[in-house]
Amino acid sequence: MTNTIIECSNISFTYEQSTVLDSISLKVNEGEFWALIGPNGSGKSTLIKIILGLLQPDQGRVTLYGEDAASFRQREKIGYVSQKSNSFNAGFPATVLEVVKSGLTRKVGLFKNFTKADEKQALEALKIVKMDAYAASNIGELSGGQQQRVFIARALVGNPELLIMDEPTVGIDQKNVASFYSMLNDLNREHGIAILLVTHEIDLVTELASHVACLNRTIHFHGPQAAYQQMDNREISNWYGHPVRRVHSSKKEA
Ligand SMILES: Nc1ncnc2c1ncn2[C@@H]1O[C@H](COP(=O)(O)OP(=O)(O)OP(=O)(O)O)[C@@H](O)[C@H]1O
Repeated sequence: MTNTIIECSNISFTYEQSTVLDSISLKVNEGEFWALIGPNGSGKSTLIKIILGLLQPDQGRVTLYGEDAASFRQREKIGYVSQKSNSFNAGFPATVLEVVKSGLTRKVGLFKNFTKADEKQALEALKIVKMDAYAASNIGELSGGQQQRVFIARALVGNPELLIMDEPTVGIDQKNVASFYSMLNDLNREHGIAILLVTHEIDLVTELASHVACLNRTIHFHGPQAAYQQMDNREISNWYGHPVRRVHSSKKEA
C-alpha cells in the first residue's frame, strides 16, 4: 500500500487583501519526487510554509502522515532546505561538520553535547552529498553550490523520509546545477527519500521528477511527469501568464 506523506485538501490563503492560494489539493506519497513549478509570486513558497505548519491556511487542511501539519511532532521525518540557505560569508566561524551536526539539535537538545555517533551520522550525511572531504573546512569558504550540498546534508542527518527544498539551485552556476540535480535523483532513487522541490526550472528537473505540479494561485496541472511532458508549450504559457518554451519536452511547438 502507498503511504501518503503530505495531503493538502482544498487549501486557500490570503495575505491581507490578496488571495495567493485558491483551493489547492495535492498529495505527495512515499518515494515520489515532485517538482513544484510556477512563475514568480505564484504562491510556491507560501504553499511550502503552509505544508511545514509555519502558516495557517484560511480554508482547507494539510496533513503530514495523517496528522494536522500545525501539530505534527515527528519533525525529523521531514528535512527542509530553505531558499536562502547558501549565503554564509567567508568569515563565518563554523566547520562544515558543525553545520551538519546542528541538524541533530532537535534530537540531541539545544545545549547538549554531540556524541561520537552523532558525528558519524553527520559524516554519513556528508558522504551522501559527496562533501565528506570538506568536513573540517570553514562553511564560509565554500562555493554557493557546495554550501547548498552541506545544507542538504544538514537536512538529511536525521534520516528524513521527505526532503522539501525551496529553489535550492538559486545562485549555483549552470554547470553545477546538473550535478546537483543528479545528486537529488540519487537521494530519491537509491535512498528512497521522497522529494518536494520548488523550482523555476521547467526542463531539466521536470525530467528527473516523477511528478509535476504547476501552480499559479491554483493548481493548473498535477500528475506524473509523462503527462506533464505531453502538455504543449502554449498550455504551459497560458497558465504561466507569459510565453515559456521547454527544450526537452515531447511537445515543443508553441
Ligand atoms: N509576508 C507577506 N505579506 C504579504 N504578501 C506576501 C508575503 N509573502 C509573500 N507575499 C505575496 O504573496 C504572493 C506569493 O508569494 P510566494 O513567495 O509564495 O510566491 P513564489 O511562487 O514562491 O515566488 P518566487 O518564485 O518569486 O519565489 C506574492 O505576490 C508575494 O508578493
